[in-house]
Amino acid sequence: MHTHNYRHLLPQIIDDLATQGWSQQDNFLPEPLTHELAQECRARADSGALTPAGVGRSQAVAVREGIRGDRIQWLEAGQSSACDQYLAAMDELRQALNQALYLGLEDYESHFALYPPGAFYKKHLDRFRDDDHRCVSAVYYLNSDWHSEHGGALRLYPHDAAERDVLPHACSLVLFMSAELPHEVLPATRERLSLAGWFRRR
Ligand SMILES: O=C(O)CCC(=O)C(=O)O
Ligand SMILES: [Fe+2]
Repeated sequence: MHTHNYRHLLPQIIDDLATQGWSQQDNFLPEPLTHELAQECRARADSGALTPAGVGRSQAVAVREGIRGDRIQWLEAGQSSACDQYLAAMDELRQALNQALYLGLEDYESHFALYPPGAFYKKHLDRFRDDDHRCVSAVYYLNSDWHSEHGGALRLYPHDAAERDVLPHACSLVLFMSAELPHEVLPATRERLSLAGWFRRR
């Protein structure tokens, strides 16, 4: 296992979330593992396993390409070593957040996402009106050699600070409080791969 570079980042993540409600880490997991996750995302896309994402929960889910244009597939444990290493790291993060911030996070749900060129996700909150279980959002990016002219930034809208753009560079993790931080995905000129996930309370 080479998944240990995130451990020393946990105190900073906790401090960021407590003080500003979001955190950006540019080197969360090792590059080889991140590359494996990108390969897996692409393989799933090539086999047709990624399907257009919906908006809302359960029966209310509707596919609305005018709101979001990504294709997704939910992760399950035991599908691949790379996914399991990612899930193990996120579970350690979950426990660290619970110990330091008493959030009572009980599980983590996550999906691969692929935004084709030109796709976007309009400004939104991750906590749906009919589902208040999502507490902390986490997006891990899988894109090598991303440059600002490719677009595709995640734009965060903090209440008390200027908006902030995060490019979807491989190995970058962004975390934020799901109910509090509006955000959007800007269109890109190339395919944009990520793992989006949510720490949840019961
Ligand atoms: O991919 C991103 O940067 C954010 C995705 C997002 O906001 C979501 O899936 O809810
Ligand atoms: Fe979101």
